[in-house]
Amino acid sequence: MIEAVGLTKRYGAKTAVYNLSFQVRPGAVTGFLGPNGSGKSTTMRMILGLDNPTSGQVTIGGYPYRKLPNAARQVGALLDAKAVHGGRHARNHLLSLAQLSGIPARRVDEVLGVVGLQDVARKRSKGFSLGMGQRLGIAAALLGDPQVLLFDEPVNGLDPEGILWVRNLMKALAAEGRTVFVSSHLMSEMALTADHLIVIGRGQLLSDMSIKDFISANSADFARVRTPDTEPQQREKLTAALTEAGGQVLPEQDGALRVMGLPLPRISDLAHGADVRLWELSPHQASLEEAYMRMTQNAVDYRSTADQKAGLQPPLPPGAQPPMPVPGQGQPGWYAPPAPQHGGPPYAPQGQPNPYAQAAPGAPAQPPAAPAPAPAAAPAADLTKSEDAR
Ligand SMILES: Nc1ncnc2c1ncn2[C@@H]1O[C@H](COP(=O)(O)OP(=O)(O)OP(=O)(O)O)[C@@H](O)[C@H]1O
Repeated sequence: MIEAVGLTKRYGAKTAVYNLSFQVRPGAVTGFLGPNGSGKSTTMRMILGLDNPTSGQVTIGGYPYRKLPNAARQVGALLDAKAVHGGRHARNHLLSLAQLSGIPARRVDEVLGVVGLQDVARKRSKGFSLGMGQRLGIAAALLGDPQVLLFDEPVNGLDPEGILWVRNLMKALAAEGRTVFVSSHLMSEMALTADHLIVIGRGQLLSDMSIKDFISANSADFARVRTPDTEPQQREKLTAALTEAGGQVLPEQDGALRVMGLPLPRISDLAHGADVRLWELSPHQASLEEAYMRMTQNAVDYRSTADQKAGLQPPLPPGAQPPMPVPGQGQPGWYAPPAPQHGGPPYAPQGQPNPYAQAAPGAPAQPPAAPAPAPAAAPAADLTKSEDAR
């Protein structure tokens, strides 16, 4: 088990990780999520003894990494697939790692086979593609047959076959009772791979719960309702009936209605009562991606803006509309339908209940709307130097 208690890391004036406490348990894949720059890699480096915490501590099986007996046999990690000697053959790279840890050479050939690199084992890794480099990094992590595995963005650059393979590998490792801690920005992949999620934002813990509870706690269930396309008045009639009955009704891009706050049978009854025919009435639960976007939207540091194209585009012809955002394609606002009063913050202010949250069994109390700003370190340090140099 990995256990962090009050883990804090400052780089000069920058607080990368602040007061993080969590446990990563064996027998499950634990996903580690957070926006760019939220402190995931820093946390992983501290777990692996590559960075010293400013305060707090993190242990593996009760020991700080540097005090673990035969750490390379107990913990395997993929942090940066590029961190290899590019002039070395893949096999020699693994062989040198194996020799340092007293691992027999035949294990090198085993892991090369596991990651599918046996045919390029004698090629220099500097000629490897991104995906091949990831595979080599995963082979290095597996070398000591460790009980604890950390993977930072393991599917980065992998082809679909490789992504599926990593997914199955993670699950198989966890099913063998190992501790598997994996960071990723690919929500669809995490939804299929992880059992448990730890989410951080701006270095602080936002959530620590099962993936199922995470989605329930951070999403609004809603119904999609569609009336005949050819009869817009039916849509208006239904909207009026549903709103009068206390539902919140939002238009969907394809002409359907998104209805919150009313159960499906009630929507059906109201439509019947208003003499409106339905072409669709379907329940919808948010995806992990939607739940994640909802949770982290206040903790995102790097936000894109619309491309104004510096006036390089010809103006739209009279009457033409700019393209509409497409649901599910990452357009701002899609993931966070307004609160029931229309336009309110999708996340409740601190201290108030989240209007969208549903009580998930065993789920902890509401996560904070956004991490409070972590206190900055007092003395400014020289950020041009690495931590060790400082
Ligand atoms: N050696 C360092 N010196 C100074 N600042 C650092 C150092 N390492 C990380 N940081 C800062 O700490 C913060 C957290 O960075 P970190 O790499 O841990 O985030 P991350 O969640 O892994 O991001 P990403 O998802 O983009 O990989 C960032 O603001 C980063 O600039």
